[in-house]
Amino acid sequence: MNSGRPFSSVGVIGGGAWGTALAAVCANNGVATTLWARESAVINSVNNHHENTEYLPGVPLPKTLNAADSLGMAGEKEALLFVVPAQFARSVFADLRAACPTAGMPVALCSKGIERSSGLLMTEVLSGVWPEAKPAVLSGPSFARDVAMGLPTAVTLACANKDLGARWMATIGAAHFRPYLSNDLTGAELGGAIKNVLAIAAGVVDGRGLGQSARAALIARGFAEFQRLGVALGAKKETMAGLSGLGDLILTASSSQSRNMSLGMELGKGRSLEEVLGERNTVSEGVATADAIHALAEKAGVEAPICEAVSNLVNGRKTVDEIIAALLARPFKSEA
Ligand SMILES: NC(=O)C1=CN([C@@H]2O[C@H](COP(=O)(O)OP(=O)(O)OC[C@H]3O[C@@H](n4cnc5c(N)ncnc54)[C@H](O)[C@@H]3O)[C@@H](O)[C@H]2O)C=CC1
Ligand SMILES: O=C(CO)COP(=O)(O)O
Repeated sequence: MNSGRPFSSVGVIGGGAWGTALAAVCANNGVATTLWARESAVINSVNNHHENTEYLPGVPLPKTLNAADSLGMAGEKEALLFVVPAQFARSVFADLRAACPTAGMPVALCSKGIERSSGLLMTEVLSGVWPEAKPAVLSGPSFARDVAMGLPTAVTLACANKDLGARWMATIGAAHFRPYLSNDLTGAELGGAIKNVLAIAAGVVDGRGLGQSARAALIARGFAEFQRLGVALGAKKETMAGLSGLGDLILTASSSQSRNMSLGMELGKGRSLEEVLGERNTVSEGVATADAIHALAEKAGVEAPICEAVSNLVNGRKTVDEIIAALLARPFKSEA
């Protein structure tokens, strides 16, 4: 594969944990990097203390990384990484379009969710709102803290254009952060979105004390559901089995470090969604994405009982016990 020329400057849109970790990777690669954040506390702590005390406390950030609250800086950059939670993406894309007069701005989409109101993937929302942008998708098993601490991780970088993909790889790739190139944007996006829903279900299993065998069964049957749905919606099977699919499902559905899994654990213990969300300032994308996936599966005529169960649970249509009883009462069938 041709090695690409890194972008000389990037804007990272979204100052949560993941945007901060990705910005640190780019800045450590010598790329002039600005992190756009909404909260003044984030901007102050990144600029004055080289730490994001709100979303990634205790992790030192490169001194060359700076933060800003104006999207005006985006138009001065060669490329953007987009790391705003999916339910807020549409309006930020519109602001970015206004701030970036140059046609063909490369935008790497790093959020993992589907817009609930429309059922659209992030690439679809982007092409509707900002059709001149050139999308890539970055997704895979990678907790922000692990990446920011320099622990080894590998992700999928999906881009329709090989040369642009190579530029992204050179910009974000590092010895400890290994991107693998793909041209399947839909597959990379779907994997990252669906695994969050399944991680909530895995958390419920743990929180309810159903045992590790049950969790393994849920992950394996969840993966079957994941592949059926992914392929029906246009993903390649090998992408669903790769880093951004199975890789991220394994990580997120087996670690309490995941916000989605830990949220599921609390629901499994019988706590209400409102109570659990009220205690957090972090995002759990699977909550909104569950409805979107359930609707997409119904429309495509694909059986997705676990995603449907999570949608029923987070919307209060069924209790944990009703859901477990219904899943266990499903008729026996062949595995494929
Ligand atoms: N944290 C992680 O380890 C990883 C996160 N991701 C994805 O990255 C995306 C961002 O997640 P995190 O950085 O973890 O967020 P976070 O949970 O650390 O922080 C929440 C973020 O949401 C933003 N936000 C809240 N309300 C908003 C609004 N009305 N408009 C715009 N932004 C708003 C906050 O400013 C903050 O940046 C999500 O899609 C997540 O699934 C992907 C890979 C790893
Ligand atoms: O996407 C992630 C790891 O790959 C992070 O998952 P959570 O959002 O559930 O913490």
